[in-house]
Amino acid sequence: MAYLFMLIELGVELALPLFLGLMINDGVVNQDVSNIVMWGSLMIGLAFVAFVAGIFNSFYSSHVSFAFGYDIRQKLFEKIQVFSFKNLDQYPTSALVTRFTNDVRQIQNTIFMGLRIMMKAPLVVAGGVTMAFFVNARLAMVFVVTVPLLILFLLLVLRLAGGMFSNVQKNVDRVNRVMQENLAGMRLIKAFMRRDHEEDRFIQANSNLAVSTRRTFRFVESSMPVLLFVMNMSLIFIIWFGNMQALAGTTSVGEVVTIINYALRVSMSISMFSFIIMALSRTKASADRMNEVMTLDIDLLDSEDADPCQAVTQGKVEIRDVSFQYPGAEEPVLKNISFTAEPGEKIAIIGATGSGKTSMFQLLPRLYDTTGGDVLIDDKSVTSYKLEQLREGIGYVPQTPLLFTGTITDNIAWGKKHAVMEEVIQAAADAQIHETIVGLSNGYDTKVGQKGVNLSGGQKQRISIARALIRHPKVLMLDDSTSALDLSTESRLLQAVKKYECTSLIITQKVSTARDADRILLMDNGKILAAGTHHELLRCSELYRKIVESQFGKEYAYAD
Ligand SMILES: Nc1ncnc2c1ncn2[C@@H]1O[C@H](COP(=O)(O)OP(=O)(O)OP(=O)(O)O)[C@@H](O)[C@H]1O
Repeated sequence: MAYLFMLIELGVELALPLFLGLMINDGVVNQDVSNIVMWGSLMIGLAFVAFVAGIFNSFYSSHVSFAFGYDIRQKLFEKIQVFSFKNLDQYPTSALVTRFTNDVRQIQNTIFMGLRIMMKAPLVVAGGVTMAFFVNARLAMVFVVTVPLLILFLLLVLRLAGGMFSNVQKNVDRVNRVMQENLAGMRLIKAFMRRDHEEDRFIQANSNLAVSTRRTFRFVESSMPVLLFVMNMSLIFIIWFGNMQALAGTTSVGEVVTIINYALRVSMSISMFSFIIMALSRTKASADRMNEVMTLDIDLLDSEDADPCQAVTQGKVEIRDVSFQYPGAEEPVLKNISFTAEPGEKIAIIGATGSGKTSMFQLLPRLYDTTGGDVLIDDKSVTSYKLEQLREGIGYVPQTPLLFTGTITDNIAWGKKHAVMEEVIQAAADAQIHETIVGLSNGYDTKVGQKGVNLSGGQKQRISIARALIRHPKVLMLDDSTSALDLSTESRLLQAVKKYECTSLIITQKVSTARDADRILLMDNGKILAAGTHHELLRCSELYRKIVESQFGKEYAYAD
């Protein structure tokens, strides 16, 4: 519809100079007022039709562009949802946010302008030149030289400007990144009094953006005088030779005025090209960035022979000779590690920071795939499960508890589709947070601020645990998730977890947490150095004894 109305506008625009010529030849030259009134009224009527068509064109163009923006945002969101961790590592959050906001808006605007002006401009040029030839071929010859010359020149500008605009978008990314890190880390910045430092960082990113934008716009704008010069020269040519032809009686004044009119319209459309180039180059940069995400290979998908009916039923976990190296990293973070956790067993994993504990955890729900060996759940490789089935059976509580905006109930129920209130309360009670929640003025309906700002670290940890428990997982993985809890709360929580009949894998730095586990794995530098009960490790592992000593003192380590 937008296109149709644009064609009506175009038709009027191309017809008007023709009628103007006729009015001059028949009406003005012959001083025939009724003829002037007739052509004049026709032209006013047509102008009104074009005006109405323009309004409808705007209406449909904006409808198309907004619908396109909606679709593309939706598609982008769906694509990011299936991103693997490796895919996510490739794109900083700020780069994805810029794609959702700036890039979509840029494409959206161009689609609007495309349907409104851009597609019309080349048609005005082609139509105007054709009509001019139709009216007076000799005078119209000037277009044969100027139009191809200008188009070649504009294509060159478009090519050069494309690279400059991608640079501008990259700088927008940088500004967004600094701003995002700042907003997220505002408390830390204040606590460390790093305002000046952060301001400098922002000024740097912001000025880079300003400089690159200014340079790019200047470059594109500098094409404008060239365009105007060439177009004005052709106008002078038409007036000069038109005048000579009119004096010689080989052409009429009306024809000369018609050709001048077409030349003006063609030159106006061509001068609009510099604006079009600017929009197209920017949009090309945005569209390329969007395509980059849309066509990105998802490297972690259901394997072809995954059994859709296979679910995690027992919770047996086996890590078999597993090695793992992060994509792009130089060294493996896990080196040939093996262990088995029988269903219902409680395994604690203890070790220095950076020893690979979290990395090992991420292999179970297939957040990453191993680079060697195999991870098995219920004696079947994790790759033989459908991702959804596999993750359904696992309750993973990450190291940093992440809560979403919404109520406490929303956050706990988030762990299980269609969870009812009784389940939410039960999970909260087992995670030892129920009492705290009912003590809040709005209880379970208390709103959780962004990322849980209105809750303490320990409260957030327990809500995250409740969110995992509500799934009744067969394998529960706690990644240092009880670090902020006092000893008695932590012990009650771990006691309550026992009734869930799941295999628990608990990463911890605290011997008090690990002590009661059926087995403790001691990790160091990507390897399992020793495995056994607390007492066994005290006897046979020098490193474990040192850890115990550092937390409970020498006497305890040796007396035990
Ligand atoms: N996404 C990543 N890309 C590249 N290297 C990573 C990535 N995540 C972690 N690493 C590296 O892997 C190593 C192990 O990290 P991991 O988080 O598994 O250790 P951890 O034992 O859980 O430590 P902590 O107790 O501090 O959480 C570290 O050297 C870390 O720098």
